[in-house]
Amino acid sequence: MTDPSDSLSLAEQGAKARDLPQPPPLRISPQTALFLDFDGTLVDIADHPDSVEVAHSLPPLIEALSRQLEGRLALVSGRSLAALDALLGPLDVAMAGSHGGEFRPTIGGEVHPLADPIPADVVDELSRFADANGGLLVEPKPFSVAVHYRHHPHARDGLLACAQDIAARHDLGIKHGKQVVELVMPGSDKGSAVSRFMELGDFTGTAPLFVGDDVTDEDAFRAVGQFGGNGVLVGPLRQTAARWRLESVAAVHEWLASALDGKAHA
Ligand SMILES: O=P(O)(O)OC[C@H]1O[C@H](O[C@H]2O[C@H](CO)[C@@H](O)[C@H](O)[C@H]2O)[C@H](O)[C@@H](O)[C@@H]1O
Repeated sequence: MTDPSDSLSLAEQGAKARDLPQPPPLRISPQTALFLDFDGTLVDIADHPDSVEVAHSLPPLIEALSRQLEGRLALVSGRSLAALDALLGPLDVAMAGSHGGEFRPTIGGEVHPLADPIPADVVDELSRFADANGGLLVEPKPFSVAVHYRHHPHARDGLLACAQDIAARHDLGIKHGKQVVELVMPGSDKGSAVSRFMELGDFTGTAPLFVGDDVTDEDAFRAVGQFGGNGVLVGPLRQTAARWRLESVAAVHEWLASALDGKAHA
């Protein structure tokens, strides 16, 4: 079953639009900074958050690019940093997790919270909804909590209503990603994370690129625009603030790897 959150295609919205062009080849230059989303961008979407397949070539590719960019690369994900570390191994690259709630500019470095931790009673309340509706997957993170309805599509509207009610009572943000509804602490969004990275010496003065697939990446597409950069949408065309589009995760890998052609990977 197709869920609107999987692909808000322009065709579905009855809108007419020209496709976005492919991005130009990625160039390693002092003006280049690169922000990368994870799910749907670097790994294909899977049935369960733990089932994603990380290509063997991906961790060395990310590290090599980060080295070539002299640290001007960061992963910016809705996942927790712990989940990213578990999937990718200990990568020597900057990261923001939990939609920007967790901010770690260097590997092994201190995690700087951009928000307060999510209250435990919010997780409890969503867990009760999940249990009462067939056992939806609840994914608590330090600064957000995600409830996945991929295997329970009938629960989507009820989940959204429940999440909106909790968000209003606790003054939380709400994100509707790919068959997932998330409550986040105010201040947790990928645009804020990008802006925070752009204050760091390595990133300042660059024209940053953000590569992402989901509606939750739109904050980041707008943020890089404010620094003279551009967004790259991954997947089907939809309404977006991105300037360019790559068709698939495989196309992202190819585009990234081509920047290293002729350069040493190690
Ligand atoms: O910002 P991202 O790195 O794209 O993370 C967004 C969410 O990704 C994960 O959920 C999504 O991917 C799962 C695995 O493919 C899929 O089963 C799920 O339906 C998707 O919503 C992750 O579990 C979430 O915590 C992230 O916020």
